[in-house]
Parts: sequence; structure tokens; C-alpha cells
Amino acid sequence: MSQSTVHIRSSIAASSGDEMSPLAGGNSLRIAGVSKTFVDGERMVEALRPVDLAIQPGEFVCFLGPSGCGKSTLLNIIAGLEQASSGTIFANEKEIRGTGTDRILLFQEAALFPWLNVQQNVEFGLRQARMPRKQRAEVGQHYLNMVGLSGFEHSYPHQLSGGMRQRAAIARALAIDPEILLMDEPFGALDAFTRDKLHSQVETIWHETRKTVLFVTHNVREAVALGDRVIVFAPRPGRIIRDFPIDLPRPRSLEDYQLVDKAAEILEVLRGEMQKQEQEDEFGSLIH
Ligand SMILES: Nc1ncnc2c1ncn2[C@@H]1O[C@H](COP(=O)(O)OP(=O)(O)OP(=O)(O)O)[C@@H](O)[C@H]1O
Repeated sequence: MSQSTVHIRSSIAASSGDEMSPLAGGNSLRIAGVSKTFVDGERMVEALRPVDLAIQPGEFVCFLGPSGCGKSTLLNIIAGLEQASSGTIFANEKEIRGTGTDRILLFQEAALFPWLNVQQNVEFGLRQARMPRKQRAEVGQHYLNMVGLSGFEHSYPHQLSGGMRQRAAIARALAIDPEILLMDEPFGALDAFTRDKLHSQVETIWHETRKTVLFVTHNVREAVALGDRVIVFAPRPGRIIRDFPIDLPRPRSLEDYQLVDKAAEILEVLRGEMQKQEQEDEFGSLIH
């Protein structure tokens, strides 16, 4: 780890009041019995049955499943934006209580400030952390180069393509050096070509930074292309049904036959689960 990275961490920790986890051991996440039931007046929605998961430092883990199976709910709980109904989450064996600069959430729509240019957006968190201007510029430029946006420092979000906006959001997240990147369908709104390009960029960035990445997607091939593990969710109620290790060589191509085969295997499991669910629903409606 470079000296400047250490410096970024300590200055952010000092100014935000966050206690950052130890640098040397990297990071890890432990999810112990985490569930969520939304209570909406009289109505209760069991969004997530208890989840137990251990995520290794630097792992790239994809959460895959159809709409409504609790993927975003789990990600939001990990981010500290949503409170679990039961269970605990530990980052580096330290219990998570709310948001923190160690976990940054990225959404489908890159949440950039429209009134700031790319450089100002990327430096935003560093400014909050009161990093000196010169150092802020160096760190910002480093991550802008990493996502291939050098030359666009002075552009405003509305002047960028969707893919470029998403890359700027990634640079902004990386600039504050989180341990864990939480990505909620970050490429869901992009065309297939841009998406494909971003897959390889994200893989390269992950390789260079060795962040722990949790990546939510509906897309089976995307999950297999990126993940060290693909964790499959099923809906009604939301729950984890399988945890597939993906040991295909990297970099991966969406057209690779091994990747296509693995995606087909996962899809088969998911289809089987959905069919089982439909039969149960049908049976349930017959006896009620
Ligand atoms: N604030 C809320 N109040 C009530 N129910 C909610 C709330 N947020 C989510 N839910 C419900 O919880 C369940 C899980 O939602 P969640 O958004 O986590 O699923 P998802 O797998 O991420 O879906 P998608 O892929 O469509 O984003 C759904 O039934 C949803 O309607």
C-alpha cells in the first residue's frame, strides 16, 4: 500500500470521526443471521430470511436473483442505510452501526452532483475530509486516470454518457478509499456494449485495488463474468438458495463457453426454484 493511500485513510478517519479498520489485515465482512421484515401499517413484507455469509478480504461477490428477492435490502443493510430486523454485520470483525466511509454504495443511476464538474465530484469526499487541495488533486487525478476519464475533469455530469457518469461515480467512491464497494446494479441502465466494456474496466480496477466488492445484478452472465462467487437469491420470501464459487480464469469473456455453461447451470437452479415457488403458490391458493 502506498504512503499516499495510508495518508488518505488516516485523514478521512481523523476528520469523519470514523474508526477505520486495520490496514494490514485487509477487510472482510461477516453477516450473521441478518433478516428484514418491512412493516407497512397492517402489512408485513418478509424481504429477507436470515442470511449468514462470510466474505473474504478482496473477494468479488455477486448477488444474483430476480426482482424483489431482497438483494438491495441486504446491500442497504450492509451500507448501514437500512436497519436489519435481526442479526448483526461485522466489517473486520467490528460490528457495523450505520454508514461509514469503509463501505460505499453505488447505484444504477450514478449519483453525481450535477452542479459540480467531474474533478470536483471525484474530490468531493476528500474535501469533506479536509484533505489539502494539492493532495486532493493528486488523489482525484489518480482515480480519474484509473477509470479512463482523464481529459474530462472539467466536464459536467450532463455532458457525459451514462457509462462515463458511472465511471466518474466509481472514481469518486475509490478516491475515499473504502474497504468495501457495494454496487447495486451499477450497469443496469447501460447498453450491452458499454456494459461489456465496463465489466472489464471494473475487473481491472478490482485487480489493481483489491477491494472487496459486492455487486447486485439480475444478469446471470454478468454475475459469472465478474464474481469469485455468485450468491443466488429467490423471492417470496427473499432468501439465499445457493452460493456458487466461480473459478474460471480471468479476464473472462461473456462468450467463453465455460462461462456460458456456468451461467446456464445457475439459471437452471434459479428456474427450478421459481417453478417450485409457483407450484407452492398455486397449491397455497387451492387450500385457502
Ligand atoms: N421500504 C420498503 N417498504 C416495504 N417493502 C419494501 C421496502 N423496500 C423493499 N420492500 C420489499 O422487500 C422486498 C425485497 O425488495 P428488494 O428491493 O430488496 O429486492 P431486489 O431483489 O433488490 O429487487 P430489484 O432487483 O427489483 O431491485 C420486495 O418485496 C419489496 O417490495
